[in-house]
Amino acid sequence: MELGSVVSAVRSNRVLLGNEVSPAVIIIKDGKIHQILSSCNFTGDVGCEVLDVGDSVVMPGVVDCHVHVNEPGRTSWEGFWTATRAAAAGGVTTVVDMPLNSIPPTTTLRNFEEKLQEVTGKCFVDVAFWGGVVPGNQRELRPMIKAGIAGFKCFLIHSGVDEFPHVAEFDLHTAMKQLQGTGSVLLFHAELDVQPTTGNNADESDPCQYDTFLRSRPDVMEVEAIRTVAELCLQYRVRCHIVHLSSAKALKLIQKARQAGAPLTVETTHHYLNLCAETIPARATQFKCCPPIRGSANQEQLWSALKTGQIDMVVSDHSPCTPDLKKLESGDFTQAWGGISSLQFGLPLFWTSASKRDFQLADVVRLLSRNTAHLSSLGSLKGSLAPGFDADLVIWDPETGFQIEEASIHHKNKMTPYLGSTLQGVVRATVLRGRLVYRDGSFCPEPLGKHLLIPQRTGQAQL
Ligand SMILES: NC(=O)NC(NC(N)=O)C(=O)[O-]
Ligand SMILES: [Zn+2]
Ligand SMILES: [Zn+2]
Repeated sequence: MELGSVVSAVRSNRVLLGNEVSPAVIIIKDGKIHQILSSCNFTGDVGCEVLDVGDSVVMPGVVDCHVHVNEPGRTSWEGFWTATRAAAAGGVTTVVDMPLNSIPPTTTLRNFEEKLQEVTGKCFVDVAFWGGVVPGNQRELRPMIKAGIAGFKCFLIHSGVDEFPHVAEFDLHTAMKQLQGTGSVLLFHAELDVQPTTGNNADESDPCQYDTFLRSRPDVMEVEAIRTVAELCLQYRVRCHIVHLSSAKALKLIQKARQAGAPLTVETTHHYLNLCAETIPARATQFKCCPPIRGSANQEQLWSALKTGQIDMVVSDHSPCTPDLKKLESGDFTQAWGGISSLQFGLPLFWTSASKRDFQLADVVRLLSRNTAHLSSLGSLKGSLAPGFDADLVIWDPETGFQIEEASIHHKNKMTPYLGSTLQGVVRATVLRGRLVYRDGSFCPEPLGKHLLIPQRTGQAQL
């Protein structure tokens, strides 16, 4: 079967249906899952050509709802062409683009329209969009919702780029009022600039040691930010979401707010689940991101919270830059760009560590596809294998190992802390709305992805 061709049916001995893995045939019509025939009612002839993938696992494509594509404006960092190829190679069939670090940022209707124009003809997977809440743009929020934005991100601390200023409490109240009744969601970069209480004098510490950076952004910065978010969420009952949770110390607060009825969700990232502060070498600025990667005991608490459902989903927070900005030569953590690249490797990264902790394939779908689709208001279209859903499939071999080498990375900038790592889980093929877009290292020549505009809704969509 050629790349780009229409797939009418996929057969595998291991299709993930609900919590079970079983032999099945997925029948596809007009890009949607039409019917799923399990082994008991599969007669062997379904009346069309069948893509038989043998023992490879078939699951819904990954929905990565935290990706910085940076186009237009910072395409030397990343762009839709390269990011969505990396996504397709990693079994990611939907990417939700962050409103920064593109220039202009997605903070006005006009800027959103500019972004949509840029996307056209460059995407190998589907793309939806987050907007941004910045001081003074509250009147833009509803027009952007009407135009199909999935929701908004804001920062409570400097964002890393000057065109995307962080908000103060006053801005949050005005934004919340605009969002009330729209069904939209506000995403928080939850770090607050609180002064460290212990004697961390950054001036005297070695900026090339990871610990210097770690101590400059202690847990309390996340905890205090999340306290503010929880209060706002309870007050306005607008959907709120905490992006890239790093500190397990904030979990109690989140749990308490939810128990009190706050429509609050939370994600963590592959790097907080796979990398540990204790083993980050001096000068290794490819490990820098905000909030910082913390210690191994904290990491195990994040894993437990994923198991119990206290953390709802896992994303990449793919945020690349050019090599000079990572300051690899000086190795200065305080000057380097904060952001880690991993879009292509989310699925095997997660599976390599999750399978050791007794997570099942159904957990992978819940955390990487279904809940991320729901957060992005794509829950009735993406993230599930069921009739009526888009036929977005990842076909992969979870037991097969591979090593991450520069030559096989499709992100624009190849720098990643995972270079040389050996992971479990090879993506064999990716199907996007019933078309074969990736197989064994090759792509469909034509980008078949489209942009996804979210229909306006009212009320609260919960996970
Ligand atoms: N400007 C950024 O891309 N920031 C991102 N940077 C990280 N996570 O280090 C983020 O999501 O906050
Ligand atoms: Zn952030
Ligand atoms: Zn981010």
